[in-house]
Amino acid sequence: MSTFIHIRRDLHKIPEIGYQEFKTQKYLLNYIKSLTQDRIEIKTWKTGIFVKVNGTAPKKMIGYRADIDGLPITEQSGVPFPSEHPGYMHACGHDLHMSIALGILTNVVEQPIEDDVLMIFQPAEEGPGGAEQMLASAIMKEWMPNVIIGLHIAPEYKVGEVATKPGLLFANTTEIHIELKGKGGHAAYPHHTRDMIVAGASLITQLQTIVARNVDPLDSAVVTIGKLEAGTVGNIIAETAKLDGTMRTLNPEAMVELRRRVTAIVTGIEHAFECEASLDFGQPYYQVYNDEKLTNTFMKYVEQYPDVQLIHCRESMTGEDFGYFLKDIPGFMFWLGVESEYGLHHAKLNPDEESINVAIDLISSFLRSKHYEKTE
Ligand SMILES: CC(=O)N[C@@H](CCC[C@H](N)C(=O)O)C(=O)O
Repeated sequence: MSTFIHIRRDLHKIPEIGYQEFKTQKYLLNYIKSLTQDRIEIKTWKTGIFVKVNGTAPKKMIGYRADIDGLPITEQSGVPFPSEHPGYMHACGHDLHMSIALGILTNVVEQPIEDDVLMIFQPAEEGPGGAEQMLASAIMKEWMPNVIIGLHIAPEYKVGEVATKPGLLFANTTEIHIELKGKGGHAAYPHHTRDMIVAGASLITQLQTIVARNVDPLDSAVVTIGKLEAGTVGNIIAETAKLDGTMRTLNPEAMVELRRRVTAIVTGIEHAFECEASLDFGQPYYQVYNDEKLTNTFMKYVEQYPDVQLIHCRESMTGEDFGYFLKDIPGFMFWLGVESEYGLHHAKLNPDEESINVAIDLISSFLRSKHYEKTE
């Protein structure tokens, strides 16, 4: 088994959610410190890490970002190296993202390239978001790359397939957090209560009208409530309900309308069900917009690269706070095929680990080729 598959398995066992990635950071630092240190500078930022590899004759700095957090999902993948943190899992492939980043780092440490390379191990991609804060850090004021690259695993593509497109790749996102407070009581006396299960159910149904009735049919949008918490037992009327969700749009203006409609509907629920409601939109994620010229250059590079198949994909409604890096720095993100029957955020996600070496070789070779300097 290759070193980086072994590392992926170690990291898979210790998934931690945003800004709690303490064991993960320790593991990554142990590995990074085991490399030849002559050219390396390491700085930690919260639970994240920056590693600068000094080039032999640097004119530019090339950034590569990997996210490091896991998700609150109980693993059911059946792999022989399951999560050792009950209730948590690397169900979005960040264990692969990290092992790939360590592979690329090792490659440029062992055979330095001319330019500097900045490896960014970023916490909290799944929430509350680490990219915007890392970008604002004093470290990135000093170490600001000229180009930035990132990838995301794609269960729907085969190993050896790489998919991307110039321009918009991922959606704008905004979280939804709603708390409803009514009046609990006996199930037999509903008229003495304000039932928040009924209010919550009505709220969800009304929220589902937004995409159908408030968004231009030529735009794309998603409103999902992924979590609903209410009630205790069958014969007690629920005093409170909590709903968490997320909204996605390909067009930033459509998000303004989605927020306006969610606010109006929540206010309507307050009046209709005589309850109190609070609404919080959390941390929004800026769309992932690939630099057109750099992405075209990368796509041409992939087309001539042996054993890798380029797929011209469409935009998708996933969100990624890598979008903040791309807002400030020219660069691109791409999908890496990992062929899993179950998709991202599924308890049975089981990416094919052969994809790890495909990505390490492709990105290391792209860096070495200096094609990032070409803007075709
Ligand atoms: C690639 C991926 O699955 N990303 C997540 C990150 C979005 C988090 C955001 N805070 C939200 O839930 O709105 C996704 O769900 O697309």
